[in-house]
Amino acid sequence: MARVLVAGLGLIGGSLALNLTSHTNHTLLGYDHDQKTLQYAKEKGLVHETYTLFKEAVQAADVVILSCPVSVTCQLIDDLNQIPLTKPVLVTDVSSVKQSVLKQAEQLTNPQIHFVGGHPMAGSHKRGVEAAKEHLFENAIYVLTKTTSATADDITYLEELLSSTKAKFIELDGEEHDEMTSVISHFPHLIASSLVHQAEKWQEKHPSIPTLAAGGFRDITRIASSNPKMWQDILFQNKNVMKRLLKDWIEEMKQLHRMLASDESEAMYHYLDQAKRYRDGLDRKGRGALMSFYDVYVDIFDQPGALKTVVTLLAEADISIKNIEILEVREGITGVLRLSFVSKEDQLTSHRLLIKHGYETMLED
Ligand SMILES: NC(=O)C1=CN([C@@H]2O[C@H](COP(=O)(O)OP(=O)(O)OC[C@H]3O[C@@H](n4cnc5c(N)ncnc54)[C@H](O)[C@@H]3O)[C@@H](O)[C@H]2O)C=CC1
Ligand SMILES: O=C(O)C(=O)Cc1ccc(O)cc1
Repeated sequence: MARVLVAGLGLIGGSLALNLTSHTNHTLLGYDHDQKTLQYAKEKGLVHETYTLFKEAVQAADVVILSCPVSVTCQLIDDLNQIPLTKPVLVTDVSSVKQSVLKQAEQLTNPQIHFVGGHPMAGSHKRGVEAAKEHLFENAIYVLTKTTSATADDITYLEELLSSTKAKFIELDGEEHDEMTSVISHFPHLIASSLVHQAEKWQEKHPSIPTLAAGGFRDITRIASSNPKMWQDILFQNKNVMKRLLKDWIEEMKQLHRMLASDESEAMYHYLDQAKRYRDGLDRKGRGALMSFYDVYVDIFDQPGALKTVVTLLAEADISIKNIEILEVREGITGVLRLSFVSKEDQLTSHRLLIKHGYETMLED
């Protein structure tokens, strides 16, 4: 059994620690600069031992999972070099950006340290240890990245160690990772925030904007509600790719402006149609960037118990719902519930069951 140190017991570190204490016999060690976080993690059983000094924590561990903000993780990797170690230690991280972390890891001269970059690609808008969830990474893509200090066995060992998370491991190099995550995660974050700013500006002229901000706007700006400190760090750590994407985006916006200004309605149709086709294709199974789900949309009335009835129906049929989202329910008006399942079979069975009970449903194929 290994002694696993989680350095940074927030949403991601806390979730990994909770998963490992719940499903394995490893001894979990926790380090954080926040005393209350350490205390909470110990009291709630996320970790078995807590440490207030990084050096002591690392010396007591076989495996170290660095789960702090990206810039802090880079600093901790640098600190690792000054820590005398008498046995090998496998170090990994969870950072949303990989190249800056790997650059730091490649400068490690401590021969006892084997470093494998990591990024579990699931999260939420919440932060802190209290938001930790044991099942956060179930079915999520978990990127692993080799460095010169790591062997193929280190990667296999790490995958086995983290297998209870039920994440899906893939290997990428740092550049591939940062470009892809910029396109599907970091850049959309910036755009979501900018759309929110635009709405706020227009609210000066139209105070009812928040009342009108329904389905589409809420869908596309959901991620703007995430932890701004974390995203500030991610955007700057991945600055070079972000600048490239921003430049391309500005050119594309200019192109759209031209289409409107010169009444190129046909060109605009093709732009929208091509986007629709690509977006529809993304939801085909196995192609989702983060997770693949099989969705069923159910029309429900906004009345007490409406959600419970649907959930109970499926629970009684032993069908596990992976995600539930209410897309739009306003007082007294029907609204749409999106239920996500991990298998096609669960999707079809749920669809049939709901129709049998009089619900209007739609399948996303
Ligand atoms: N939140 C998300 O959705 C995801 C985040 N990540 C990555 O996970 C990492 C952590 O993010 P979260 O868990 O969301 O953040 P968080 O804010 O919930 O947790 C960060 C933890 O690090 C601790 N910490 C901060 N500075 C420290 C320092 N100098 N020394 C010791 N401890 C320190 C904080 O007290 C906190 O407990 C980031 O690198 C982020 O890029 C990866 C996947 C998803
Ligand atoms: O909630 C969402 O849509 C996310 O995008 C969560 C997320 C945030 C940061 C990551 O590095 C990976 C996943």
